[in-house]
Amino acid sequence: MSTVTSFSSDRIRLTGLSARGYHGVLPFERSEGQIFTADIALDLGPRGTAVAAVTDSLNDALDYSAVANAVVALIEGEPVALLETLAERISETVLAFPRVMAVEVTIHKPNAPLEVAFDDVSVTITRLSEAAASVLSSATSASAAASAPVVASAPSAAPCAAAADASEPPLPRASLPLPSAPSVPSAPAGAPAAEPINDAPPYPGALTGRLDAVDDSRTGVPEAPLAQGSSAPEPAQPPVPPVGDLGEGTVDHFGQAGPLRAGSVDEAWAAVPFSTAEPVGGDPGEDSHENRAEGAGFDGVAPAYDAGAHDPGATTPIDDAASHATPAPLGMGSPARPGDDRIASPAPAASGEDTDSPIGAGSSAVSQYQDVEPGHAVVAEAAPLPAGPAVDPLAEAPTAPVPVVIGLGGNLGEVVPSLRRAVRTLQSTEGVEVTAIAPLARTAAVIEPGAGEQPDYLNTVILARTSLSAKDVLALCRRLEADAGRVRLEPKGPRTLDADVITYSDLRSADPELILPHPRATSRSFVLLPWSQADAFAEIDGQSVAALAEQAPDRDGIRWLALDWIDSDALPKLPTGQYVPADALADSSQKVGAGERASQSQDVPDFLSAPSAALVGDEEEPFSETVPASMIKDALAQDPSSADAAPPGPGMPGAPSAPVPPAPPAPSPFVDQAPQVAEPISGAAPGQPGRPGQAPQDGRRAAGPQRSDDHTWSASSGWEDVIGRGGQGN
Ligand SMILES: Nc1ncnc2c1ncn2[C@@H]1O[C@H](COP(=O)(O)OP(=O)(O)OP(=O)(O)O)[C@@H](O)[C@H]1O
Ligand SMILES: Nc1nc2c(c(=O)[nH]1)N=C(CO)CN2
Repeated sequence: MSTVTSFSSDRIRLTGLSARGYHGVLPFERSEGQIFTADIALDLGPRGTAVAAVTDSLNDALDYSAVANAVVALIEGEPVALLETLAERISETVLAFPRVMAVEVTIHKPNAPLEVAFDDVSVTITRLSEAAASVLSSATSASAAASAPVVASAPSAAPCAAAADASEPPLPRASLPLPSAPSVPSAPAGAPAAEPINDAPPYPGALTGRLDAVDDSRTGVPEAPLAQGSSAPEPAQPPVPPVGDLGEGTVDHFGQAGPLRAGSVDEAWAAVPFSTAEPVGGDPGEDSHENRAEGAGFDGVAPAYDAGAHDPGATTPIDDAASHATPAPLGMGSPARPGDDRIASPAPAASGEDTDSPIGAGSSAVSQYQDVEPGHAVVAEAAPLPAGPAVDPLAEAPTAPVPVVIGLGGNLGEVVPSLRRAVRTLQSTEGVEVTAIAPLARTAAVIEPGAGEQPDYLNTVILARTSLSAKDVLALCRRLEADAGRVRLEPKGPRTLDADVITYSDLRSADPELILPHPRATSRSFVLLPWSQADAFAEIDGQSVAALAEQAPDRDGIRWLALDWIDSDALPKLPTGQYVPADALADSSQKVGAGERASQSQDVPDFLSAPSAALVGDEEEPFSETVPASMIKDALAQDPSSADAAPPGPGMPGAPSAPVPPAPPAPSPFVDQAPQVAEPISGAAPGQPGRPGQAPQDGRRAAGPQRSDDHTWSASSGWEDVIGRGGQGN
């Protein structure tokens, strides 16, 4: 008989639990919502997984899928103003699960409305269960008793704090009262000697403000321990059950206490006649977690637990065992089955059985990814998975480069330079090979219903092959945005640069942090049209990109395309912002100068008349070199698969995979392609649909001409200009 006396705590971690929430202080945060991500470290105490590991029954384990669901429900649930409040609610809910002794909750809000470029903002809190707090309180009190008389309160005793500072806000639920240094408790009499097993690190534990040195998967950098001895006040906290009074006025909030030796934590844990299923307080009657009674009797002193006492029928079949993680190393002498030290692959989330963190199929090809239910993490297909570490398909680098499509757009600041810089960055990024750069499209802003008007965008699409994982590509996109100084004052608001992952191989994902294919791509002509120009045969969701581009509600919001925009400066002086329809410029004698355009902007909101994206050093007015509206041909009217279609020149609209850098000048592709002229629509009132018979669509800007005395920047009569090589449209 051996004794399980490891003082390291068993832990379960859920990272990257993402969902849309409506938390925040600003009104648009409440109305629009944004993605919140939670990382949860669940501390089960020194032997929290031991029983489950023996019985292999979910009944004896913490069902992390239930925890994940509860966390996501809180993220999606009642909005609160502060991340602190959300984190506190999550910690309370998680601590109510059986066997959870302590929890560390980190809430990330990567799209928080900051006025500076940033990667993420997060709040981390650590909380103990009442049971654990009372045990530790008792243990530390017992120790303190040696030097100072203390009346240790039971968890349900009157509010603590004979010695606590009355000015302190109430302690959070189950916050741990800690003696500040140097009041380090010693091991209670009779506590088992610490006997670390399996070289497990000592339980770093809540007393040091950490449940574990968890690597932050977002940054790859281990989180720094919480500041100790911080005097920062806790946010307002809900009233809490009383906790033990340690006397000496040294009670402090968890995380605010002075450092405590890890050893003393172990000692405190060791003081607990620990049962994975029984409340550590030793009084089941006071334990709110009824399930803890289950399995009572396993005192952790020996592998005396009779697995046979459990109804085998109630346990997870052994065959299924591989679908439930049994990651916790067991203590010496524990009857672990061989191979139990691996993390088995859970059942697919789509099955509804398990919504564990993203799990992949090992090094399986991305083509194995299957449709998943919205809200579920990406999972691999349900085929039996090879044993091995869990893999997040989104984080898995492909074994060979895979195609990726990145959408770029912006309508604030110097967009053309920003887009060019983004392309250069992509071209110089290791693991990325840019294969085509789509034409630059000036597009009417697609805005949410009821949202304020915006200047036109410039959009383009980059085709590449990459050996990066999908998440790394997303990170790269965020870097491109940051490089352009992206400011997020409102979702879907004007921006210097937006970079989206449109497709990544044939990977499908419903993970809110990275949905693949991009959820709105199939209905955005501002993505589809440039994309179809770079790859006439491209498909998304099994549909022709070119055909979708034609049907997209914002189709008429495409003002013009510039083909060799990377190299040529022959772009309109104000490629975003106020739009001047090409037909107003067809006659070169009517050339509109910058001054005139400025005057046209006088009734538009300030941000619209602010300097728009301009070419650096662009002195000439290039509009005279664009194709007038009457000559615009609708190349997209052609079926790209039609044998009659004259193959467009390289780099031209309709050309497959425009080479990079662009090929030598070629004639306009539109003249010889039996094109249809994009029919100008007249008489449509502002805000009305721009195409005959096409109803305005929710969430889409109503394209079409608007009165010239209206906001001219928003006027559109279809795809008006094509700016060819060197500014030659024909
Ligand atoms: N395919 C994807 N590409 C980029 N971001 C994605 C994708 N799927 C999900 N996201 C998530 O969407 C969130 C919002 O992204 P972003 O701020 O770029 O939105 P937006 O530009 O306002 O809207 P849109 O995505 O419609 O262009 C981010 O947290 C990001 O993680
Ligand atoms: N034309 C256009 N409209 C948009 C765009 C964009 O890139 N182009 N991006 C948006 C949010 O990302 C919202 N609306």
